[in-house]
Amino acid sequence: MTPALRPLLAGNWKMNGTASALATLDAIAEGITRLPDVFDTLLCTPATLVHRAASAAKASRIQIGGQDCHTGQAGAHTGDVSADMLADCGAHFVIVGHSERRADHAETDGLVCRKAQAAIASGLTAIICIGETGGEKAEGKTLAVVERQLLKSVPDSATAQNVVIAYEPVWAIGTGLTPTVEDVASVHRFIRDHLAARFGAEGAGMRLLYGGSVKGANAHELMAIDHVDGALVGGASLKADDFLAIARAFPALAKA
Ligand SMILES: O=C[C@H](O)COP(=O)(O)O
Repeated sequence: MTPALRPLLAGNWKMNGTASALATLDAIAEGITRLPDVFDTLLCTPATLVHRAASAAKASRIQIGGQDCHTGQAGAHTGDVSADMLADCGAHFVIVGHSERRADHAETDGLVCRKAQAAIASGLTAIICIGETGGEKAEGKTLAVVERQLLKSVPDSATAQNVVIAYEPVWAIGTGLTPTVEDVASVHRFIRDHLAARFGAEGAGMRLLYGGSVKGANAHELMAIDHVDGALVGGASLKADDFLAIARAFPALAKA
């Protein structure tokens, strides 16, 4: 954890949740009030829930985000959701370039970059996801993949306020597997150095999240790593108890 940066605990509900999931949001919001206000908490809900979730979270410490946006703000794109629409519903963040979208919808680095630009233009903070596949890791290509994704997916307009980077090794997502502490440390240091070289102080101030099988049991160890400024949590964000178990690791780390 980089002490100077306010940590961000982000949940990604993926394609899970109907109206009844708002009870989970309420329980998380209630649990977060019991923890010191030294970190940010975000839930990225399905687009169908963003408006209700943002209303429900209004008086709480929870912020709401989307999981994807179009590169444009309006037009003939059946089924798509724009960053303007998410902002209008009360979102403050949007995930772009998640590996599931890169795989399921053949999203390229260039497309992810344009989505991030659209998010920024709408006043949202773009959480840009990067990370290598298991095959790429086995071939020793992790840093090369991460560097390419950073170069091509992060727009020149990125600042410490409008962009967050999430390093999510694809092979660690939903598998219960995590990289070693040394591997996370080395990739996050690489990302920090790259961003600082390209963006100066803005790059030094961008929050870097780790994602991939983060649980209550490993949160403390993972979040204690240098240049890990928070987490992007999938499965464990769907149950309030599981998410709050991760949240409880944050106050100590924020003060470290
Ligand atoms: O966006 C979240 C990540 O894909 C991590 O998912 P996971 O915590 O279920 O491994």
